[in-house]
Amino acid sequence: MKKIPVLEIFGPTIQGEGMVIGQKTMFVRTAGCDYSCAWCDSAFTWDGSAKEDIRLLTAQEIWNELKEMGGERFSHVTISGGNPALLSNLDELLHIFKEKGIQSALETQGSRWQDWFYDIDDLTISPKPPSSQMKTDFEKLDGIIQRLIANESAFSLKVVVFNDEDLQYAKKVHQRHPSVPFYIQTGNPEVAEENTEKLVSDLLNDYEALIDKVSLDAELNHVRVLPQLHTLVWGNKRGV
Ligand SMILES: C[S@@+](CC[C@H](N)C(=O)[O-])C[C@H]1O[C@@H](n2cnc3c(N)ncnc32)[C@H](O)[C@@H]1O
Ligand SMILES: Nc1nc2[nH]cc(C(=O)O)c2c(=O)[nH]1
Ligand code: SF4
Ligand SMILES: [Mg+2]
Repeated sequence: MKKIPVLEIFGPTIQGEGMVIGQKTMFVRTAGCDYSCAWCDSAFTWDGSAKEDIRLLTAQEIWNELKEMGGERFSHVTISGGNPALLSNLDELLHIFKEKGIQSALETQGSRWQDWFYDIDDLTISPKPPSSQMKTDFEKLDGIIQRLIANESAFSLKVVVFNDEDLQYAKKVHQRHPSVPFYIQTGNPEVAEENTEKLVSDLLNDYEALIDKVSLDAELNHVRVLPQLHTLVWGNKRGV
């Protein structure tokens, strides 16, 4: 049985981002990413700094740990990373979730396809804007989105916005796929800030500025603008 590189299992907490924001959920965070976003708030999954903490677990071992931690107090699990779409063998874990009546969500940037995308209840595709310093392969991204649309999957697009250029990028992604639920999320430029009061105050100001920009834009009438709710509650704390 192929193993899954895991960095964190935590919860229950709430999903702080995107299409099911507020949903009570457990988290499984996998290691490894094909990107290296300039502002990644989970850089420890790919920059080597948490190399020693990576555990190779079977799907069953992950499930056992989720149960140990969450008991009967969860019915939803979110898989994030890193990029969990690098792992072709996540289907086993998703199979266990289905068997146990657990809803699943997954976060990925839309750089890789996996057939098990069809088995995710709430799939978030989060392409990266210019401020990340990553380059979007639009052919690949469009292909992934078209397959999900054809399958009538419940999925959404979410773009993190730090500046005006990012907002233009978000608009471009939205306009290419106008039927897909579209989320614009405030970027956190202070991922190392330990003063939560300062961080939250700055982020709320940024959120307000982003709302103002979207409000003034006639091409962004059908979008949802959200902060990272978990950051407003817990700051940059890990495992929440
Ligand atoms: C850490 S990533 C892991 C999943 C996948 N690699 C991705 O980027 O979609 C989870 C989500 O956090 C967002 N994110 C990462 N760093 C952020 C930051 N500094 N501010 C706001 N959102 C951030 C990403 O854009 C993504 O939507
Ligand atoms: N509460 C909470 N919500 C989240 N939504 C996306 C997260 C992520 O890091 O992928 C995340 C996270 O780390 N914590
Ligand atoms: S794609 Fe996601 S995990 Fe990878 S570097 Fe970017 S934000 Fe971080
Ligand atoms: Mg996060």
